[in-house]
Amino acid sequence: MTQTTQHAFQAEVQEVLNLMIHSLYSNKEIFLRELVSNASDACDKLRFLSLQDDALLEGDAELHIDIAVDKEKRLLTIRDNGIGMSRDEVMENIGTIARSGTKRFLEQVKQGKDDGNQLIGQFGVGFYSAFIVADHVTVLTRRADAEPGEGVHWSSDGSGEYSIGQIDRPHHGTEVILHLKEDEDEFLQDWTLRSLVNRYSDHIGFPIRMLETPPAADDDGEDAETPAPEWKKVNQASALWTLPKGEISDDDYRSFYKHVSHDFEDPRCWAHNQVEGSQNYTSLLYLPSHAPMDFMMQRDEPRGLKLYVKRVFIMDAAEHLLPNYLRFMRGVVDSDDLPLNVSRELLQDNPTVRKIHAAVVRRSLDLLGKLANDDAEGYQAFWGDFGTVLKEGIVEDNGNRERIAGLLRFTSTQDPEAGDVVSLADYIGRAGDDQDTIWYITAESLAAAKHSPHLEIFRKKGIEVLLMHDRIDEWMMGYFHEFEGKKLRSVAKGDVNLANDTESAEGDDKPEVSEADSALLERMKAALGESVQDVRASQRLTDSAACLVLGEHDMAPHLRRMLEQAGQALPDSKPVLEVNTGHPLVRRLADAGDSDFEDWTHLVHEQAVLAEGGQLDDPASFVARLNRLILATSEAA
Ligand SMILES: Nc1ncnc2c1ncn2[C@@H]1O[C@H](COP(=O)(O)OP(=O)(O)OP(=O)(O)O)[C@@H](O)[C@H]1O
Repeated sequence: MTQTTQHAFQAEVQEVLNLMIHSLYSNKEIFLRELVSNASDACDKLRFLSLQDDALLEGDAELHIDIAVDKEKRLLTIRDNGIGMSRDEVMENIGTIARSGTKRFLEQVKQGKDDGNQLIGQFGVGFYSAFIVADHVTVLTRRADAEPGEGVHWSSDGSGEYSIGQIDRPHHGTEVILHLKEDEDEFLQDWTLRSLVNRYSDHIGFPIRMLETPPAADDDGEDAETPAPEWKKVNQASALWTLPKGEISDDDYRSFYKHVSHDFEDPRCWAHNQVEGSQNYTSLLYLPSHAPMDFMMQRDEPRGLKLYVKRVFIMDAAEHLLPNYLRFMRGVVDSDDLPLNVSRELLQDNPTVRKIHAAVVRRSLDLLGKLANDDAEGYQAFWGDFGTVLKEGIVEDNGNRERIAGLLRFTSTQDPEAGDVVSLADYIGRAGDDQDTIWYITAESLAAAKHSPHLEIFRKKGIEVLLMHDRIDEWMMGYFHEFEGKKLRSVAKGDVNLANDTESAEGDDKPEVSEADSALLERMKAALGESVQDVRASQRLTDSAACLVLGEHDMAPHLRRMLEQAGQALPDSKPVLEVNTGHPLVRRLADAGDSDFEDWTHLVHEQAVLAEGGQLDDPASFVARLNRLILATSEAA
């Protein structure tokens, strides 16, 4: 070996290592899955590159992963003949540079009560899990396109530093040698290792081999030789998705999911489809049980499915196979129709990919629909984790809007405490045939939605209203106007005519406005000037004095505020002030003298702004006005 150099681990890497070394993991054995998974990825990469240049295989086309044990020295070795790493790659991948995942992993562990156990692997810290069971780790590796003299030796005990040097390494690929801690003897046992491979890595696409001593041919001869151990395959080594469905057990599906997704938990459900005909492809789609801790941050991060072509791994996170709003799905697509040299650019505009994409969407929505039907509790859990993401589909996927809409769940006035449990089908079922509108309100919070004055008439008439309080809802509803022939309308926008929505035909519900009230409304409008578009008598209010109503296509105030805060310039739009002419405050206003009239009118308007969660343009004037009126009222009393 040429001279080795010492390097300090990057601080965050060291923190991860400390966690591995000092925390008590209930599931130590996952280190083997992580290392075998890395080895399998390395074999995948080499197989892919060798399609262009088979010299990279250096005459060794049988890609495989070996697990070897040296009981005396307490060594466990995981060796692959995959792509290998250069010195720079070793430093980058397992040493100096903290990858974004490492940082986030730590943040999540620090924030949560989780000891990190569930998180390993989700954040690209898989390799470091070796230090859960090892007090010293050595990596010997050489890239398949490097000279034999350019091998790399890396070693560390996980505390502060690692050493790196150059070695001769006749064969490409990587060898990870774990020196096991004193109390980790079980991982030196042949049967433990076999059963772990069996459990976690049975269906990765490459043979995992262990040494096996064949039985002696004949043991009665004195000098019968003990046969030499031979490398024997200990896993199925058949890509799971290629097997007939009848031959795959649920446990097989679950363990393969863990390999594909690096998730520690079982998947919630899956769909496996083998399509033959004008198109030939297989998809194996999984719905995770829970969102990864940092899931919502991942909108711009790699997403998608693993793409294989004719059983050859082509790429991770093939985003063209999966729309953004299904980015929580995991899995594999294997196509017989794509060329092996397909690139990301080629995928972008490829008719075969478009068809697979459409089918993946269909299958994913089917899977969710089935979950909703068969397992209400499971579906609620899914909705809690990924519902907001699925809603993006209403905007992004016109063609599947109705299907996605069927999967949405809302809170409603029926039982606001029950949470998001109401489907549109539930709503329609309860509403009855007479009601031709699905009513909803969007607001900044559930409390704001629940207490909105806009709901008053709906409460009085017993009409259910969906209470939408997710940030995305107002944006979503801008694209979503009809479901199964029923209109979707906001209770806070446009005219409300409930004549068609109640069994008791009450005419067109237009309030009788006396001449005196008309004059009052005109006066109020004049007093409010530019702040409102109009002042009119309300059909919505039964208890409150006033509320603000938007035009049918106007943006809800909370979304407007959010966008304005983000610096977006929006066209001006003014609300209408609707007034409950029977309300005592309004009656009081009618009796007010000229000097008080303006104050009372502004107060009614300002109340309406506050009631929908808005901010006053001039809070100080509001306070002064309020005080004037309180004092005047108490003096009069
Ligand atoms: N056996 C190996 N052969 C070649 N490269 C490897 C091998 N093991 C690890 N690496 C490299 O080191 C990187 C870091 O590995 P690590 O297991 O920590 O994270 P990861 O596999 O990228 O992420 P995740 O575990 O979330 O999939 C890998 O991405 C790969 O580039």
